[in-house]
Amino acid sequence: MNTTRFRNLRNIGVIAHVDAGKTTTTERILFHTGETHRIGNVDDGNTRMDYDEQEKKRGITIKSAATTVFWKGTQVNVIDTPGHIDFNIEVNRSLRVLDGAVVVFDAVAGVEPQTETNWRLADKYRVPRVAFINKMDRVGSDFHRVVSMMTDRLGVVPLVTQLPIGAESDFRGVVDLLTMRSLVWLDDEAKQPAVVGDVPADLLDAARSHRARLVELAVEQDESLLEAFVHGREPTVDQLRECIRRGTLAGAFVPVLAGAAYRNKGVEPLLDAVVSYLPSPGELASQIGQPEADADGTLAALAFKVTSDDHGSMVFIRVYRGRLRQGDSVFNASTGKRERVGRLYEIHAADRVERHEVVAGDIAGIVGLKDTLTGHTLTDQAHPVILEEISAPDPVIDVAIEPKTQGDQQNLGKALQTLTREDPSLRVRHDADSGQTILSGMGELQLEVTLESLRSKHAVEVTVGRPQVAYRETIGRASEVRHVHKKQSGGPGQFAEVVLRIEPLPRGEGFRFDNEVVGGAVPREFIPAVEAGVRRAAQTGVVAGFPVVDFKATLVDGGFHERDSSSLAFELASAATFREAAALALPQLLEPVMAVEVITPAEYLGDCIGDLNRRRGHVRGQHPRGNATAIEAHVPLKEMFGYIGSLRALSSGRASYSMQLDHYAVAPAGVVAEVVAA
Ligand SMILES: Nc1nc2c(ncn2[C@@H]2O[C@H](COP(=O)(O)OP(=O)(O)OP(=O)(O)O)[C@@H](O)[C@H]2O)c(=O)[nH]1
Repeated sequence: MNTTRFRNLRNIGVIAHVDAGKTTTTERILFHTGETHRIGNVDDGNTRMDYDEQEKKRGITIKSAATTVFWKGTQVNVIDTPGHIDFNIEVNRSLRVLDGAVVVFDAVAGVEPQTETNWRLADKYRVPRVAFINKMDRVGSDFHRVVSMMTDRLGVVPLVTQLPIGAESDFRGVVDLLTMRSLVWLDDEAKQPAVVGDVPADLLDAARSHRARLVELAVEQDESLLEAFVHGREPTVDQLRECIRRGTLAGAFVPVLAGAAYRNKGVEPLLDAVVSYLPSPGELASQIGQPEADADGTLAALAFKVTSDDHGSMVFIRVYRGRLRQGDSVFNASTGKRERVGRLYEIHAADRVERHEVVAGDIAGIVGLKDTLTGHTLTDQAHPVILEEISAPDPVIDVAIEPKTQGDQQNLGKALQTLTREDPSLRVRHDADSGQTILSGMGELQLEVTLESLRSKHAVEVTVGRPQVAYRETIGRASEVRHVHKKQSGGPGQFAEVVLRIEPLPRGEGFRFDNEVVGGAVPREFIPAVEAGVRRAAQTGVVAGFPVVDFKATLVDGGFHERDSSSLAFELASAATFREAAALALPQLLEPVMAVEVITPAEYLGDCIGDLNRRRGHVRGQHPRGNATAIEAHVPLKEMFGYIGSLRALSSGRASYSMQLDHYAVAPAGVVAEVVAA
């Protein structure tokens, strides 16, 4: 195994809340590593990373984009991810295959809701991080406040490795606490290296005390250095770096850096930190249950993304073990089918460079795979492995669409298939009652972007209904029902008897099935059919036809006929039993309740809170945020449609908000009546 190759390779993601500056930071990384010679700006719509038409137009990242740069002899594969919660599946699947992450914070706003969500995702996949406190040039920026927010809201130990020099429009550079040197960028524009000098006199005391704290935390990672330190011997800068690397990989602390990417300040030290502190492929394999990164082992690769364009579709993979060549036949362990690798590509945002072979540690694109989806494992049929799946969250919002013409009707199915292949957090279903096609997703923005793609990329015109809440149903108490399914019509008869008990589970538990039948009242071979029948029937609840969740179904007893019982009969019987039991179990409608954060200047605070109250909101707290106030509230999603318009109106466009699903709650009678009537 070629260990140098792994040592000099990083696969990292850039993650944050909306607008913290992920794309800007990534663009500056491209610029400072010499990958581009022209600086791209989000506001000018000319970045390399946001190359999609809608991204340029909206000035936001919608799809994560991958690129490769080289920094001081290390290859860094970077994935820039979207910040908007509607596109969170992109962050999820990127973090699933990345080895490390740069988390970008806005120096004014600090830890924002999606920073927190993405931070938890990185925790889930155990991805080591470095924190970059960006926008130090903005009015109201406060490095130390963001550092304490990291402790309070993220529960991490921040390891401050730099102090900012100057603030707001006077932000000039940073003190590097390891070397106790200052790095000052004289110019906002050019690719000039920082001027290295002494620590400014007014920062000397602060720098010394922060360095002391840094050394204390760092040496805990090495017993002999700790021992020496206790006896008064300071570690060298290289020893410190090694300790910081260890502590970062172990999750003991998170190195914190400062900068203003837009003004080209702080980007090179950030790249140094990525190389010094974030792991190389396979370095943490055994701790996080990944296959060892061995280029000569049998193949283990995970498909994490599928994109389509005029040239066909491309499957993005992360290779964990082994190698893949053009023309290889691989085994998709998730489908059980063999597939042929057409062409292989290294990805540079919208551009691609053909590769003959990719090996362990690489992120690459494959053209030619037909049945491989997000989350599938490509492996060796003789030694198959299945890597952990990528789970897509359940959608909270529905919209009904109808093709405008016969031609649109014909193309709609294929276009939706392509769109859902690309975005697993998008779902499509056919509503048998209305004959409509229902598109479901994470939020209004995601559905808007999808419908725009349908028109512009797939040339399908549709009429679109009003967005609707994707409700769920549950039960309020237990019930038990006996049901006999009997049919005698000519051919072989059908007989199945089922006694089913259903009972509520705590919120978020989903569905559980249990079998208490012993002694063959229902032969074992039919039990899976009983469970399948309940699952199927639970897709359409008795209140208003929404999926039923958070309950347990138990097969208590039953009966069968030697000749006339079949799996089909048991499935039909248990579906009917479930419907009867649900009707007796105090069926309830559940509505999604969102965690909403509104950031508003003080003068609109009262109006914002009044408005949230009118929306059945429950205000949970207020916090100062820069020179504004952050209001935290829980509000039912139903009341949040079109919120952006009213918020703009009541704050003269100065307040902003973000929201994400918090929980499902039992809907009040008024809402149930409205939904049932609709
Ligand atoms: N003042 C200042 N503005 C910045 C800085 N970095 C980024 N911005 C601005 O902040 C805005 C958002 O920047 P982006 O890079 O698009 O942020 P993002 O996190 O990629 O946004 P999404 O992908 O949409 O979540 C743009 O207007 C940038 O010009 C900075 O260092 N200082």
